[in-house]
Amino acid sequence: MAKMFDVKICGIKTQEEVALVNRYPVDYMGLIFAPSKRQVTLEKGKKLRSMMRKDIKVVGVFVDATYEEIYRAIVECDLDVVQLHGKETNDEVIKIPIEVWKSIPVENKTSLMQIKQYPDCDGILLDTYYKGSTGGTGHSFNHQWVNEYGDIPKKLILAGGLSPDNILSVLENLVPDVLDFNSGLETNLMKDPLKVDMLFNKIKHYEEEMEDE
Ligand SMILES: O=C(O)c1ccccc1N[C@@H]1O[C@H](COP(=O)(O)O)[C@@H](O)[C@H]1O
Repeated sequence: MAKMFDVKICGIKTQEEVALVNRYPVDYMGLIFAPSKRQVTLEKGKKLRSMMRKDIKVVGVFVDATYEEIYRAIVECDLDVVQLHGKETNDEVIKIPIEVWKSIPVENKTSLMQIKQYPDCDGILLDTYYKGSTGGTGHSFNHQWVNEYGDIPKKLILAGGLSPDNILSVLENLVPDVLDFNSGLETNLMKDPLKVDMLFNKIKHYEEEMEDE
């Protein structure tokens, strides 16, 4: 059976977290270079990248960084994808020489109209709008708005408060190209082995059920 969606685990910041995530069928790991509780330096990102399983693609997360900062991270940490989480424009997206995902902060149905401002990005990442924060808040939005919006002619990455507790009800409503997990897999800001295991058990059962239907 063809794979229904990819899985990204973001906010990786320690060697222990890389070793944990390497044991699961993960497609992307995310390194946050923006100011955050999960921020890593280029040096740390490079080290963590070298420990990741070779088939896993690495996503660098930035908030209103300069082109030079992004380019340096692409080269030093051998990034596969750049995720832009700030007020970057389509003109900035075009310049980036690798795959780019632009995050859209979703506050209400009309927030989704912003997708049209990014004709040149490869992926649209939908995350929950949260006043005073750029990401990693653990809050979800109403996924029904995405179905009502209609076709999104890009890779669709769904983020915002996804966790082992809500993943099955999320998938009842919406099956994106990539499911993006971050704070929902943490305890005390560290990826929690029990939560990660619970997530992949649920995904496995979901895929088996879909195969039987
Ligand atoms: O996680 C962060 O600290 C962060 C900081 C700045 C920009 C983005 C950040 N994380 C991204 O936010 C979404 C949703 O995360 P969550 O599941 O709600 O915790 C995800 O794409 C992270 O990559």
